[in-house]
Amino acid sequence: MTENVSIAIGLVGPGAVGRALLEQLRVETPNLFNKYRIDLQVQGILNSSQVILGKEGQPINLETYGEQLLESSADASLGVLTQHLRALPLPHKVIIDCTASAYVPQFYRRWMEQVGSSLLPPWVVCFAWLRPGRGIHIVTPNKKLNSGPLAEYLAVKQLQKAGSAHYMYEGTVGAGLPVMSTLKQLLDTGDEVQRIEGVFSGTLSYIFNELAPGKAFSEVVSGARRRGYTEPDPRDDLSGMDVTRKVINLARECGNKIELSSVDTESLVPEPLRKAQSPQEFMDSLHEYDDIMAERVQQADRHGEVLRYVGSYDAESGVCQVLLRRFPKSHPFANLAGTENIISFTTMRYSNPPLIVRGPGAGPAVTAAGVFSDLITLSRYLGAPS
Ligand SMILES: NC(=O)C1=CN([C@@H]2O[C@H](COP(=O)(O)OP(=O)(O)OC[C@H]3O[C@@H](n4cnc5c(N)ncnc54)[C@H](OP(=O)(O)O)[C@@H]3O)[C@@H](O)[C@H]2O)C=CC1
Ligand SMILES: N[C@@H](CC=O)C(=O)O
Repeated sequence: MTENVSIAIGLVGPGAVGRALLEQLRVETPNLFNKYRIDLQVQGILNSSQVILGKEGQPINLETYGEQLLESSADASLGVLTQHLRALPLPHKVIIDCTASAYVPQFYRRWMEQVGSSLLPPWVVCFAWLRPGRGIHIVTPNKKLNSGPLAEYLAVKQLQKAGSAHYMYEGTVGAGLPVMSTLKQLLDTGDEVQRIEGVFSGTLSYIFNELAPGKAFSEVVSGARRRGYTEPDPRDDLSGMDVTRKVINLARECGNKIELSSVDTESLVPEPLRKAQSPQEFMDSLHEYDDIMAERVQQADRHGEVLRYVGSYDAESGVCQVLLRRFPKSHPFANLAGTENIISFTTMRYSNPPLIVRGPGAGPAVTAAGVFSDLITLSRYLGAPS
């Protein structure tokens, strides 16, 4: 008889992606339990000012968490959530970071560390019953750790390698598309990556797929925002920072010790709007700069070409670039629709043609599904059957 794999979940960031994930969990948790004995229990939900915690060991009701969160007056902090998870008598704990915050990832290392590992002398840990408890696993679509300061990234990867806790981040590139897992499989089976190139932003893919002579750039950007494709601040997309973070993430996964500042990135945010106080102020003024983009679209069109915002990593030179480039209308990058991402891996085994991953690469439902699939993979690492 298979044993249950019970996992306590703390969700940080019930925003667009977090809410979609909670809905998917609400529907699928009973099925996962019946099929695989995977017992997923949401025990804490935290946004930037409120928290709700499971009472008396019972998971949170995912039909009513929204109202509970609104009514909550508890002290909301990452510390409160962590303490609650650590105190639960469940064997496995995971924090799902669905924020875009750079602050939350500063805690990953602390969460992943084995409790008590620094307090015990090394000879003690050879007694199994005195071994320190496993750390809290992390699952996230947040790119800030993987593209943040290199030392912090390497420290977290080291904890992951040492088996302290799992760290999973499929949703950071291509939302729900199997991009990180494909790269990892290529590398783990001994392939050699030569070049990774593609359209990595669902938002910018949508914008340049929609933009044609006669259409206003600012209106197309507003449409992307309304549909939930953009980052909370659309300048993170238009500045190229979001794509740069994805490219860094891929380059680092290949072993390149690159920092964000070394990437050659072309920003699409007009210079005067870079300092706009709020995302709304930025959106309200963007139309003043529509002509600049219209001119570039028309120029490309006159040559039978289109504009595509492309990120690339060249393994031999180590160079990462993120630029708005022109492509003939017959090029695969020119033939995308909606928020499609296309990522091409040129490797020793896949060189002509390269290995392509393609599909919708932004939006709450697909991103949440990427996070959810990490959670299921985590359950399997922890003993659930496949
Ligand atoms: N949307 C998409 O298509 C994709 C998104 N992603 C990534 O998914 C993540 C979430 O994106 P999305 O859902 O769109 O973002 P949202 O802005 O909709 O949600 C962000 C959530 O994080 C919460 N939050 C922010 N800071 C903190 C904090 N310090 N402590 C606790 N909670 C905090 C916010 O709470 P509050 O509302 O109270 O401020 C909100 O609930 C991002 O990292 C994004 O890059 C990845 C791939 C695709
Ligand atoms: N804003 C991002 C969301 C996913 O990372 C995008 O458009 O790709």
